Amino acid sequence: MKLNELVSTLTIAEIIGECNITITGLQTDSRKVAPGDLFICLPGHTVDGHDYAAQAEENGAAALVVERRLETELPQILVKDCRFAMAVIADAFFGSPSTHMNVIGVTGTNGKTTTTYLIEKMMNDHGVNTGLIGTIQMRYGGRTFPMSGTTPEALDLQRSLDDMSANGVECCVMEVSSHALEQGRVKGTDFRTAIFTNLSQDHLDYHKSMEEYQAAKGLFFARLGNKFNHDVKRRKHAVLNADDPSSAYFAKITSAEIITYGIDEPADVRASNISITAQGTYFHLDTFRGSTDIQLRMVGKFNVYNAMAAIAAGLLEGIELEAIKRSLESIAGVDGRVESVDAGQPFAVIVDYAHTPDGLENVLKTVKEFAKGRVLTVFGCGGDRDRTKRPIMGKIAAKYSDMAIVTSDNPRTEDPDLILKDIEQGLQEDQVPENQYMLIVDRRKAIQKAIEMASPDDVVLIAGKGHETYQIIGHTKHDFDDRVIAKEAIRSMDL
Ligand SMILES: CC(=O)N[C@H]1[C@@H](OP(=O)(O)OP(=O)(O)OC[C@H]2O[C@@H](n3ccc(=O)[nH]c3=O)[C@H](O)[C@@H]2O)O[C@H](CO)[C@@H](O)[C@@H]1O[C@H](C)C(=O)N[C@@H](C)C(=O)N[C@H](CCC(=O)O)C(=O)O
Ligand SMILES: Nc1ncnc2c1ncn2[C@@H]1O[C@H](COP(=O)(O)OP(=O)(O)OP(=O)(O)O)[C@@H](O)[C@H]1O
Ligand SMILES: N[C@H](CCC[C@H](N)C(=O)O)C(=O)O
Ligand SMILES: [Mg+2]
Repeated sequence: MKLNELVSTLTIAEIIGECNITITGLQTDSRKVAPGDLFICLPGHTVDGHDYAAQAEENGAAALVVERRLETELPQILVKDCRFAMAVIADAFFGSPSTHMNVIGVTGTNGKTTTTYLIEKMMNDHGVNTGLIGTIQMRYGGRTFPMSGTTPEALDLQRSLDDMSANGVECCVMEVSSHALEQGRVKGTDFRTAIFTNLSQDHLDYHKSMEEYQAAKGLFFARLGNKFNHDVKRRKHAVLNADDPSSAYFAKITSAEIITYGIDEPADVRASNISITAQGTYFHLDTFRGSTDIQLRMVGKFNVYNAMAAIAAGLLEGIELEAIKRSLESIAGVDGRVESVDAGQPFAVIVDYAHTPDGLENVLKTVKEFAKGRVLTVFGCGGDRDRTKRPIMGKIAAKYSDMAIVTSDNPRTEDPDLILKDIEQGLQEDQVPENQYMLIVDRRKAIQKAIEMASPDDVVLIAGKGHETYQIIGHTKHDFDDRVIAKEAIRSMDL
């Protein structure tokens, strides 16, 4: 594709050099540049891509996208924001793949992965070839691809959407993180439906305040609208959680049609008579397309919210309520979300991905509802992430557990002992007696301890890492799977 065509819809500050040249690929990593590529210089959080332009040139880059003029013979497209420019260029390069399918995005602090899985199942059952992008994996057409984060960079995203489209995918359901919105990773992506799950504290290392965090999520809804959209077949919808106070803000800034779901507040899709057992969750459902009763195999009131968000999306896609019910009732659960580990032990072991204060509180409340014995919680907090959530999570773990075993999550480049101390600060503030918690920095030992301590009817909750099959210490990923370690610990006990 010609460079001048590629940048034709971009707001450009200056074009330096010849633009009537052919671009054969796009690249943001100088080490991976192939001859003919357009190298986009991203100012990163660690290094600045502009400093690698010379290496990109050596590797055969045909031109550069820059935020400041560089000393080079290569043509340069000078823009205000390279990340945003990348999204527009990638969309153009791959022929706007999102407009060839129906893209449904899910944002919110918790519940994104779960909700996308429910929608994927419903859509596939309905005969719509559906792709999925999110924290656990990307999958479509019977193939799965590993993910390094939740929402891919714009370049990878558009490439993936293009490949999905080439493979007959008609609908893509994807998680949209606040980092992605802030960094413009989904700019250029034409979402038909934007879903909001909830907003609670997380990522305050990145967003600095809850207002900023909410504003980042708001970008999703502000950019989604029908104001300039006269295509009735592609009407935009915002699916909002009526029980979450942030929804009022999103409703105000979007011109999309709004569908609400909730339990406490009046809503278009509303659940009542909720009952939760260790086997599943029952609720009555009233919607704008009729009423029914649903028996989820997933536990927790929070999963009623996730299910309702998915139901609203399904109804908007024209799926019959009874078909939606059948799909939802057939799902056993999502990998690493309230997942039972069973190696024949006389107590319950549950692995869950709760890694925020709200997530931890929700899962613990759920566990408490059906625990006949004590609740023993093993949890930690990730390094190089929001530090302010640590003492809060400590307080929550102690409040709902008989024993809180504080351990490492993914320490990354932080000192694991200091992360544990941050968590302990919350326990001390709440004057939790020292016989109700312990600090065991080695996660394997912490899991073993909980299992050794468990008596029949107790519940051991291992929170924070869910589906993850690794532990990141420093910059290294070590093999580590809470479910495997728990099973090994149970088997070694000779029960
Ligand atoms: C804070 C953040 O979002 N960081 C992302 C960012 O990293 P960065 O800004 O540090 O990049 P950098 O390493 O400084 O590099 C800058 C540029 O120089 C280039 N470079 C670098 C070295 C070289 O030799 N040559 C070269 O060209 C790089 O390719 C890059 O284009 O750009 C990288 C490459 O695109 C991402 O991998 C990285 O995500 C990191 C790994 C990350 O941890 N992100 C998390 C916080 C994240 O985005 N999480 C959300 C989920 C949150 C949720 O739970 O809701 C997600 O969507 O995944
Ligand atoms: N609707 C919800 N409200 C509150 N907590 C939830 C909700 N859904 C799930 N959780 C809790 O949060 C954890 C993570 O759920 P899930 O993976 O679906 O969220 P996510 O938004 O995709 O997370 P991430 O931001 O890491 O991608 C679950 O293991 C559960 O403990
Ligand atoms: N998407 C979240 C996942 C956190 C998972 C937890 N295990 C951790 O490493 O902190 C993040 O990157 O903050
Ligand atoms: Mg997720």
